This record gives sequence, C-alpha cells and structure tokens, in this order.
Amino acid sequence: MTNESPEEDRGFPARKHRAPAAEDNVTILTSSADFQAGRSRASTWTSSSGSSGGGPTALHHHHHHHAASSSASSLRGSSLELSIQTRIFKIIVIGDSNVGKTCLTFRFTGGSFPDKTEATIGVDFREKAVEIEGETIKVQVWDTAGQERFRKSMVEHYYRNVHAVVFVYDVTKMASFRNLQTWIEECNGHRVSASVPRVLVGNKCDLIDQIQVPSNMALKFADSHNMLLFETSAKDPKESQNVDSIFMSLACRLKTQKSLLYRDVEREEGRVELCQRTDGRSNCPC
Ligand SMILES: Nc1nc2c(ncn2[C@@H]2O[C@H](COP(=O)(O)OP(=O)(O)OP(=O)(O)O)[C@@H](O)[C@H]2O)c(=O)[nH]1
Repeated sequence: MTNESPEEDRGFPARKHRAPAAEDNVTILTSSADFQAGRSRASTWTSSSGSSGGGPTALHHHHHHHAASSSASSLRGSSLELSIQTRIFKIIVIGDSNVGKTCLTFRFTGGSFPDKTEATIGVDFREKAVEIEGETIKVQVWDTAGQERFRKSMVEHYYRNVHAVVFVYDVTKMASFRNLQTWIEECNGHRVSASVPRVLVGNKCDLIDQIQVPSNMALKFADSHNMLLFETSAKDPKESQNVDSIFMSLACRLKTQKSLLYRDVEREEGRVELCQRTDGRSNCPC
C-alpha cells in the first residue's frame, strides 16, 4: 500500500488507460552501437553488464545470447565522463510467468518484439539511455523471473536500491491479475519504500477477443494501490510508444526526486561528488 502525497505525483501524466506517447521533447537515445544492432536483429539482446556498477554480471542467466562484452566495452570506451555523470534509474518488472515482462522490457530497450522468448531465469537487465530536459539518464530495466523456482535466489537483488516498480498482468489471464496482490506483498516485504513509484501494466491488449480482466476492475485495483494503470501490448507495433511511455513517465517522475537519485550516483562512483540542483523546477514533459 503506497502512501504518496500529491506532491510526489508531479511529473506524472494524468491517469489514463492508454498512456500518452512520449512527448516530442523527450529524446530516446541508444547508448551503444549494440542497441542499434539489437533493433535489426531481434535475437541480439542488449545487455548492460558491467556498465553501471549496479548490476552484477553474475545475475545474467537468461537463455538468450547477449551482446554483453562488446556492449559493455563500447559503453565504457565511448565516454568516461558520461559513465561517471549519468544517473541510473533502476526499474524492476514483476509479475506472473508468461505475462510478457521480457517482451515489454525488450520493446522498450530494443525497440522490437522478440520472435521467441523462454522463461527468464533469475534476472536479466537491459539499459536504455534517454534524454530528459537535456540530461541523459540511463534507465536500467530489471526483467525478473515469474517462476518461483527461477527467482528464489535472486529476489534480494531485484529489490535492492530499486527506484520504481512495474507490476505486470496479462489481460487475458484473470489468475495473473489476482496474483498481483501476492506480488505487491512480496515487494512490500522487501522494504521497498512507499515513496518508490509503482505502476500497473495490463499486457496483451492485442488479444481483443480473449480479454478476461475488464479495464474498470483493473483501474479500481490500481486506484486502491495508488498506482497508474497502463493497458498495452508489447506485441502490437502501434503500441510501442505506449510501452515507452510506461518507462518514460517513471523516468520523468524519478528525475524530480533528486535526493533518491543522488544516493544512487554516490553508490555508483564513491568518489564522485555532484552538485545537487537547487532550483527544484522541472520542465518535465511528462
Ligand atoms: N499476443 C501477445 N503475446 C505476447 C505479448 N507479450 C508477450 N507475449 C507472449 O507471451 C509469452 C511470454 O512472454 P515473456 O515476455 O517471455 O513473459 P515473461 O513474463 O517474461 O515470463 P517469465 O520470464 O517466465 O517470467 C511469449 O510467448 C510472448 O510472445 C503481447 O503483448 N501480446
């Protein structure tokens, strides 16, 4: 149960079923050549290992082949300054197995829908650099395993220093919606602060004639947990901006939470001191 003040809601779009597309003045960048490659080859997963300091490489247990080593080195080599100064937002994606968590994160970070996925084992994370109000921010999306047997040993890592949580259910599977309560309890049980923004995503909306979870039911649930609801499809290319806006709205919101992020930068580079902006104003387009 979150307990956020309206103050903390600044920067978020008005509640909508269908989120607005990311505004024009939010530029979505790719942070390495591998991201570009990932666009044209759906089987190449963009991976962030080693580039952030926040995600241990040991946690990569996904079935897919990663472009990890080249990605990490090109990220490191491309701009030392960037790697020191770029803030990283860690967003975790939680929900039952098979609801489409991997597909949603891949749609956002890689721009496409993977031809084939297998159950995520442990955790997998991908990054995308985005520009908001002239600041480049790395959005690090942690795609977690829905299956209990694949997640047990990793759970602590998921929740550590998390900045936002995305809960996903499948609109064609009522059970995945009912289980959200359990996912929320797990999240709360790992001392995720009430100030950490959470959003609810109903995925697979392209399967129009199989929908089991009515929008008003989902909206009521989201309301009662102080979450925004997004109904979307990782598969439908027309929805890709909508998928982006799930993560972008969180990034915009997080950008205004300076103190939270300051801690993260310190953690990343112990010796770096950054000046905290004092003007407190945000032109965040979201
Ligand atoms: N029709 C449709 N199918 C989807 C959509 N998103 C994912 N799928 C399919 O749903 C299946 C599961 O997708 P994943 O992304 O692997 O699911 P997951 O939640 O990551 O599963 P775990 O890794 O086991 O937790 C795959 O067969 C996808 O192709 C969608 O928006 N529409």
